[in-house]
Amino acid sequence: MITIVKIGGNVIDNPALLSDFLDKFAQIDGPKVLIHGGGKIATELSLRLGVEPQLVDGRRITNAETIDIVTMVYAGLVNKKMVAALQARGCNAIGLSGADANIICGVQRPKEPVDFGFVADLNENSVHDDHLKQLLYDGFTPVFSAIVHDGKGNLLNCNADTIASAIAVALSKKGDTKLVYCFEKKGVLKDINDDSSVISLIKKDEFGELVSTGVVAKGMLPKLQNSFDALAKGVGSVVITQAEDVLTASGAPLACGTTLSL
Ligand SMILES: Nc1ncnc2c1ncn2[C@@H]1O[C@H](COP(=O)(O)OP(=O)(O)O)[C@@H](O)[C@H]1O
Ligand SMILES: CC(=O)N[C@@H](CCC(=O)OP(=O)(O)O)C(=O)O
Repeated sequence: MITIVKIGGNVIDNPALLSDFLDKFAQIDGPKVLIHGGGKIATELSLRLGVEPQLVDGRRITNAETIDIVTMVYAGLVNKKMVAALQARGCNAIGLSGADANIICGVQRPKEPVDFGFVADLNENSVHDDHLKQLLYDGFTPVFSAIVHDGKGNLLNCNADTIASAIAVALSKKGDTKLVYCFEKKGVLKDINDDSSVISLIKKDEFGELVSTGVVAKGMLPKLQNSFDALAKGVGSVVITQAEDVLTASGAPLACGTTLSL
């Protein structure tokens, strides 16, 4: 069993929550991969540099200045801090962007209906997992940022949830996988202001209504789209839960947070 965990930017930005999450992530048995966001930190740096951040449906419009900023933040600062913190916990992490070892090669999103700039879409040919599997076999824990390349020398910004889904799908071709999305809330909430309103199970055919009624919005949209995509393409289980529950969720889906099903 390979466990693929994604950790979101609101947790990364909170030292106490992040430390607790990393303690627990380091304890997960067996081969594992960590994918991190960092959207909140990129937004803060962007504002400090005078570049107005703009997100549409949970995805960042990434112009030439912004791709430099997000590369510095995700592939640099956040990735290397995460690796050092895992090393301190006895977890032999190796920090990667999608460009490293050509593991994730994306294509720039079409300019219609929204021109997102240097933002990647991934397809079934995007993940080249031979070297990734070798790293896992050698006992490393790969830690990915949300930066990929296009094979023509350009770096592209990708939603970190999409990267987690694509890596889980690629690894599921040759073995069992589970995907755990960790963020700051207890799961997908029926009422965003009520932490006790966790929806414990969401089926794919319920997704449309959750969107049209506004129950899910913003960053939760790509998270759910990517979750169903992963299940449809062979990932064994997908759970969306709070970072504190990463060990529980990786051991027993349905025990906490929101479990997705087709
Ligand atoms: N129904 C919902 N339940 C929980 N969060 C929701 C919901 N609808 C929208 N959201 C928003 O989605 C966000 C999670 O997506 P995102 O900001 O991309 O997080 P992360 O960076 O952790 O991946 C939450 O912080 C919350 O603001
Ligand atoms: C294209 C796109 O939107 N990329 C994301 C990548 C980081 C990310 O996904 O961070 P969180 O998981 O913390 O939201 C962004 O720049 O915000």
